[in-house]
Amino acid sequence: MSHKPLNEHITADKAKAVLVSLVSAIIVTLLLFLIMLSFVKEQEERRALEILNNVGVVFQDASATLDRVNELTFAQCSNEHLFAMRKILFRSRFVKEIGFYEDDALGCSTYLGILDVPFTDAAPDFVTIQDDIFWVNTPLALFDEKAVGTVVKRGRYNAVLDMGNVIGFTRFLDWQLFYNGDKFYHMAGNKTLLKNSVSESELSSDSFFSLHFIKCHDVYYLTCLKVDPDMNRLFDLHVGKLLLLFLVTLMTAAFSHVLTFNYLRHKHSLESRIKKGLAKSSFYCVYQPFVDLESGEVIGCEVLSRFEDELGAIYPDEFIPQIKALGITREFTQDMIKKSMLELTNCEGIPKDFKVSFNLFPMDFNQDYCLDLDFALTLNTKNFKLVLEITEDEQISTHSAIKHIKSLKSKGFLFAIDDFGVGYSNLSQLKTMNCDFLKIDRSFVMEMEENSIRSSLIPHIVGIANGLEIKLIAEGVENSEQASELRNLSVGFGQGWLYGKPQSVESLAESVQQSA
Ligand SMILES: Nc1nc2c(ncn2[C@@H]2O[C@H](COP(=O)(O)O[C@H]3[C@@H](O)[C@H](n4cnc5c(=O)[nH]c(N)nc54)O[C@@H]3COP(=O)(O)O)[C@@H](O)[C@H]2O)c(=O)[nH]1
Repeated sequence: MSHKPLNEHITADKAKAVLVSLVSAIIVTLLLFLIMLSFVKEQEERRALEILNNVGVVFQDASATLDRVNELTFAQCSNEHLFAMRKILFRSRFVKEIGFYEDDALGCSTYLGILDVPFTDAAPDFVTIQDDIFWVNTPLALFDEKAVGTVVKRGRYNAVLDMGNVIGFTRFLDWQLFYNGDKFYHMAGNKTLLKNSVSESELSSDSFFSLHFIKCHDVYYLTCLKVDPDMNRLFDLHVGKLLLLFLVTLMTAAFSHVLTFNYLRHKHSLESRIKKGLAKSSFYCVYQPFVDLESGEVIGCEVLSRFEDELGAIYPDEFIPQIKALGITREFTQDMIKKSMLELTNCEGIPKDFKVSFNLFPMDFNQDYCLDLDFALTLNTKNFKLVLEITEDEQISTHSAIKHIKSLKSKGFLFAIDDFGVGYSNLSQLKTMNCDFLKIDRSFVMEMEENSIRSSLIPHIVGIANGLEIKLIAEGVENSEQASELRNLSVGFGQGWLYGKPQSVESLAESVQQSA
């Protein structure tokens, strides 16, 4: 199985985090943009309705004023008539002047009085369905024709309307007021927004994504407003929100990047890989043979665990401390024993009575309840000698540890003290434990050729073991010189690279056959 090196994984995690942060920033920006768009649109529509409402108020006032003057019974211009017209004008808010027509020509007005020469109107701009006649932006006699205004004629009277002041919003003329009669007629605002006509679809279409729209007055329903918002105005109005949006986008990107990267790092962390590995069977067993030093025959093996997942291998020196830290030692041990028992019993080349040695955690003996290994006895269809190895540790000399060891021994398990000589050992502990094997730590064997003080202790260890009738296994035997010296020292068994490295069950079976 080939695996990417760790730095490649970190680079891949970084790339994934960048991708996720980009995608989340885009999604959040889009969402916020849509919310902002609907808010801006609602604001723009409110503004349009406000303009239309103001226009409606002017129309209502002009209509009431024109109705009132048309109720007057004067047939000609006279001071009395003008006085009555001025009285009505006084009551109006938005009509600036009222004029009276004699024989289709303006004969008098509230401002100009009785005209010497009656004034004939130019052709009107349009006539409404109520027969009101409109002149839009027509030169006003009131101001010596230097100003323009909207004039509406009903019956024999006309009224000059104050539209501009009421409509307001003169700084940005990004709207156009029009009368949508038999055709489209411009009334106020920006004349260039609508060209020549307004189609039905234009009147009814209202896309969520467009800020260009047409709204018509509720009552004066043919009076409509087309809005093409000025982008500078919108920018001025919403620059704060845009900055906020930009900031939120940046924060989303940064936040999701950190979250994703940390998540991926955690996912690939030792802790998470080991936790998952136990459930996903990333742990597997290898077997290191041990031999009878006299005959060279492979008489047993030590079960050692290995780990490999899609990210690569983790070595026991790393995962064993992590398993302890995670408090999953019992589950781990049971899992390894189950796996190895199944493999070994199912492998034809592994003989009956084979010694199979498992590594246990001393801390698992220091509990109120005993480690349950009964399943190993059930799986032991080949009558293997099951050896439980415990490293020398303070924890195995406690009352409960000794009780559990006794209980397991009574069920037929054998015990070995692992790494003997380097840990917490004393003779009374050896006696109390009543162990079956002592495994001399490999540091003693390795120093044999140098005749170090440590290696000179081996004969003493042999003496102790003989005295207690405990069998000895020397660990870390790497060459034949070490093997023959250990033989001379009457050490019974040996384990080490000289006889085989930790290997698969198939190659262990081969080693067994070859050594027999
Ligand atoms: N509780 C459990 N502990 C376990 C389990 N599997 C492993 N371990 C413990 O992890 C430590 C490291 O083990 P590992 O890397 O597997 O190393 C073992 C051998 O490969 C190594 N060895 C054996 N012969 C030689 C040799 O000739 N030279 C040399 N340099 N190294 C050699 O020694 C390790 C076995 O040691 P020990 O268990 O003390 O006999 C180690 O402490 C394992 O115990 C597990 O499933 N459960």
